[in-house]
Amino acid sequence: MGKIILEVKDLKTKYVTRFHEDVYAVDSVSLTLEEGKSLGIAGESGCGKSTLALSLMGYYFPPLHYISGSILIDGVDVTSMKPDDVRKKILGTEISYIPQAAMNALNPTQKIIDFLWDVVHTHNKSMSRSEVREMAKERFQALGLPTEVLDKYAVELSGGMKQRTVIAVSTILNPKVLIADEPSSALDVTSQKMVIKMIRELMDKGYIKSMIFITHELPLLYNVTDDIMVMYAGQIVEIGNAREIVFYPKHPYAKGLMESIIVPESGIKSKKLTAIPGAPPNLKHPPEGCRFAERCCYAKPECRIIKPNMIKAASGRYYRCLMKEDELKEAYGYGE
Ligand SMILES: Nc1ncnc2c1ncn2[C@@H]1O[C@H](COP(=O)(O)OP(=O)(O)OP(=O)(O)O)[C@@H](O)[C@H]1O
Repeated sequence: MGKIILEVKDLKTKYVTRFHEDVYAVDSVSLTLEEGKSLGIAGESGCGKSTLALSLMGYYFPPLHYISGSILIDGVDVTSMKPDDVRKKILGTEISYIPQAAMNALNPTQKIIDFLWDVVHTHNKSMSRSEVREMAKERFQALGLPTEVLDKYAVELSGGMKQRTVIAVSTILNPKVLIADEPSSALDVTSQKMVIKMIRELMDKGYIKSMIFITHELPLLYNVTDDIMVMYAGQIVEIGNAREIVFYPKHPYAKGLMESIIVPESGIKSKKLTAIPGAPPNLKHPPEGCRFAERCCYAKPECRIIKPNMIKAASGRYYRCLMKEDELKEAYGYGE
């Protein structure tokens, strides 16, 4: 086992709306990320993927609130830090977040080099402008980005180039964890491939030590990440090896999700595509028992009453369901 870079235990966070209602967007999330490993987060819209990303950075500003649990980044618990300390000491160096549509957030009046200067200067006041430029040039060259981009404004760049630039700038301080939230979804296929290639290079060249990749596009996760975590209504319902989860999911929701996609691999292409009927529960009032029970075709009466815990499967992955592995095997026709 490699060195653990990120360790999350029983994390619970919520939004408090302006009508003072609580939305339990992240509930009892536990995970570990080792050096050199990547984890993909999948799940339908509103299941809490982006909220989990924000929560992991320890960046708690209303309406997002920390409830309980721990987040250790290389041994340091960020949940006990003040937001200002998180900004100065953690963001960029320990953990970097590339939010959805990050490329559109670039300030149009700033040249890329000025944006880069701001990022570096926040953490290292002793570096001169020419040193930062040199550092940026080296990094851009290593990642196959033209160095002329440094003196351009964001509006002068194509969508794909803007996104790759944002990623290069956000990782300039070699964060231990990179969280990329739908980094390629707004791009054309060629630009998507270049973004993914660049993220892989960041890992391979050691500029980042680990990565969390959030996307709706499961086939992409399967090709990019070592492990996959499937979220449903604020909770992890299955986490483990990417290949095992894509081809032999255990949790009924993970199974439904995998059956609704095409995995480009022989023998799977001809699979019938299905959709999961119904909608996720309201996170202001999560159901008493299993959160997926309402939509689960395998649900029994007790599923609506008993909260399922995470079960460790024989293969080492975890799933949250009252069904034992032999029951799942019988129901699905596959399994250990
Ligand atoms: N600012 C907010 N205030 C209150 N509730 C919020 C807020 N932002 C998100 N939520 C709620 O938190 C839950 C999780 O949302 P989140 O955006 O994390 O989901 P997601 O899986 O990232 O969705 P998507 O794939 O569409 O980005 C949803 O029920 C959402 O409505």
